[in-house]
Amino acid sequence: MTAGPDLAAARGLLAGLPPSPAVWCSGLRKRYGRRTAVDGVSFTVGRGEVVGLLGPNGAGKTSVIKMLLGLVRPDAGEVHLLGRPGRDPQARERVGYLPELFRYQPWLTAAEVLALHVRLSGAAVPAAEQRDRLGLVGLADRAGDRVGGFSKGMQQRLGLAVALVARPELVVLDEPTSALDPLGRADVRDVVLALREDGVAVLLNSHLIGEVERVCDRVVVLDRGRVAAAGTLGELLGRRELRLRLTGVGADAEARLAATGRLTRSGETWTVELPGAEDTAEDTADVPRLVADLVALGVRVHAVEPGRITLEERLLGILRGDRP
Ligand SMILES: Nc1ncnc2c1ncn2[C@@H]1O[C@H](COP(=O)(O)OP(=O)(O)OP(=O)(O)O)[C@@H](O)[C@H]1O
Repeated sequence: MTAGPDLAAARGLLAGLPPSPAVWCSGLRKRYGRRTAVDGVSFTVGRGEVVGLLGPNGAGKTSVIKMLLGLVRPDAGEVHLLGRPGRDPQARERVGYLPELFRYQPWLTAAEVLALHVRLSGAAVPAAEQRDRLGLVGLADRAGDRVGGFSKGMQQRLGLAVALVARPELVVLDEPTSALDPLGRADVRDVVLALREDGVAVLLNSHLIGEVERVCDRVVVLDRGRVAAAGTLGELLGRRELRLRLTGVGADAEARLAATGRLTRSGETWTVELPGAEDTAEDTADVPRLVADLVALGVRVHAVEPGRITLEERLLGILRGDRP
């Protein structure tokens, strides 16, 4: 049967719409006995967006992730993954998941674990691509080794390869770097950034806030089962500032500083609020230009330092209930 003209027109209209978010959840709620673990959580993760899920121990992060993935049944609320209702198994076909706690069959080799998950996913991923995934997580030379003999960090790397192997459109990483050394953490960072480049959405639960700050476009902060704050890093951290210690500032130099952004002064320290909350290459290029102009105007530049509160400071403020 062919689609009638109305249906075809409707499909055409739908095709023109932006794709539905990778994750959409609304009003998620979960109680364990008398304890409310998750209490009305709603947020979205856009396609190709990297979103960090932050919050103290017991805030409900893992419970939210498990509800998103259908591993825990919510008491209330709705989930859509990649445009399908979360309870539809097809919704999960294009989702990669690295759980917080996991163990693979110790008698299998790393390559066999990957092959098993490819079969479970139903995706057709050639052996060469599976080997590439092991290479991506730094396990190329351990493909034939049994995972029973793997260190914790190596198991976590394998878990990441498993999450990525079936060409997911959404990857959910629950504490992906808890067992990794600093080099391994940097590798995961590169993997996440490469995923974003390929348009894959990532939901990242991590206590390593510096890591979240480096890779995430947006952050959702959970506290006692609720969303305590959510927004882009720019929205959460506020405007960036530049603090300069200067002497010999004449009227021209002051005008040059004022042209860069809102200016305040305390003795020799001048603070300029930089326009645009996000870091961009253009922004950073502005600073050397400003310094060069000031020097040309006869100013002596003693110190230049960027100023913005860190995500860690902001997170502590949110959890203490400070106003932004
Ligand atoms: N299966 C369960 N049975 C009973 N209580 C549970 C269960 N799973 C989670 N909880 C409770 O729900 C709350 C949220 O736990 P959850 O694991 O989601 O927190 P989290 O933010 O991921 O914590 P962490 O950062 O420590 O991993 C906690 O009070 C926890 O004790």
